[in-house]
Amino acid sequence: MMPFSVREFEALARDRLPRYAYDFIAGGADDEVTVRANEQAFARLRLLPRVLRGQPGRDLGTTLFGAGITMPVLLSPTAFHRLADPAGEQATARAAAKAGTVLIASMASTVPIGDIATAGGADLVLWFQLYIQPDQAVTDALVKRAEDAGCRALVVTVDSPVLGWRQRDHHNEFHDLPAGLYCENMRGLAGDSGVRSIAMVPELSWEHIDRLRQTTELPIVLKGLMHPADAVTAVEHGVSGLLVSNHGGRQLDTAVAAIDAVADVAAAVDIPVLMDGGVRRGTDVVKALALGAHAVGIGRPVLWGLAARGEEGVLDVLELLRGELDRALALTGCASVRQVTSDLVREVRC
Ligand SMILES: Cc1cc2nc3c(=O)[nH]c(=O)nc-3n(C[C@H](O)[C@H](O)[C@H](O)COP(=O)(O)O)c2cc1C
Ligand SMILES: O=C(O)C(=O)c1ccccc1
Repeated sequence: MMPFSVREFEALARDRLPRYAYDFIAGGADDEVTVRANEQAFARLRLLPRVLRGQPGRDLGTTLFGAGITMPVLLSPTAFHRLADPAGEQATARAAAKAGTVLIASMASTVPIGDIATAGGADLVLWFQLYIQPDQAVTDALVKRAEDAGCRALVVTVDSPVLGWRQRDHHNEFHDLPAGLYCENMRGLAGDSGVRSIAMVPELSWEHIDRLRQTTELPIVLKGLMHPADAVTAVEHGVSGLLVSNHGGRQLDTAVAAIDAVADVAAAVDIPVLMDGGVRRGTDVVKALALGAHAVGIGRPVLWGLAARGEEGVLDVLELLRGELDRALALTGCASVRQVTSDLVREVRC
């Protein structure tokens, strides 16, 4: 059966994946209140369309840090793509390149960043997601690997001073990768022991961001920031972009839905604001743009596509969202993503 929505890809992925892998992808922290809230919050937002603005076609393109992309939908960083498909992040990179959008490769990828870049080719706009490590030399080596691979931005995840409590993973005893899979970016670095060598740093602070700012010329995006006061501080520390996110509900449970944090952050700063968490439809993208986001990221949908049909599945997911976004723009009376304004959304009580 050909899936006609992101949700249908989830059903296919569920059928194909071993239980522990499906649960790792679907799951979140504690009671998964925020996992559900991310999607529910989009449902509470409703669109107020404009009519009779007669446009022959829509322009979905946008730019980020000087790079043109064909639509404001990015691939958010997710770990362990080879759990979903043997070609792993190489398949994802080829799909992202074909779709013409940004792949944010996870530091916890099961293919080394250099090989991801090679698979994507010259067309791929590749960014690298980084967990700052306790050993500065390890962080520096990771940054160097990302720079050497041609990555055009560093996405520093700041919502994980400790790892969230993932109950499904505990029940499934999923604490390490199956034989043959490895956190390839960590290979050969001090203390390398695969998954366990990725450390969370409880003392993470703005000083770490300052130090990173001094070690690289790449634009730095902070991922997992939700509070407008932190957004203002980020700009003071030379940060180039923000990815408003609660890590898909995998870190702090009962955190507000990501989409509900976007407007205040976007109002507080002049740098590009991105968001991820719960984006499943083109109408969700329109809502995020209306609330001030420059683009959105998708996490689980990429893995569902990959598990269902490999590279083609990821491309299908991206093209489904592109089609939905195009229709949603037409139906709200917008000829381009720039025409999506805040008056097009209303919040209702469910
Ligand atoms: C299986 C899985 C693995 C993830 N791995 C990472 C990671 O390595 N680094 C990171 O910053 N975020 C990671 N995330 C969070 C995503 O980047 C993103 O914030 C989240 O998935 C967005 O929500 P969505 O899945 O509802 O689209 C992961 C999410 C999932 C579902
Ligand atoms: O699962 C995650 O959400 C995640 O961010 C992660 C972090 C370290 C290793 C693997 C995944």
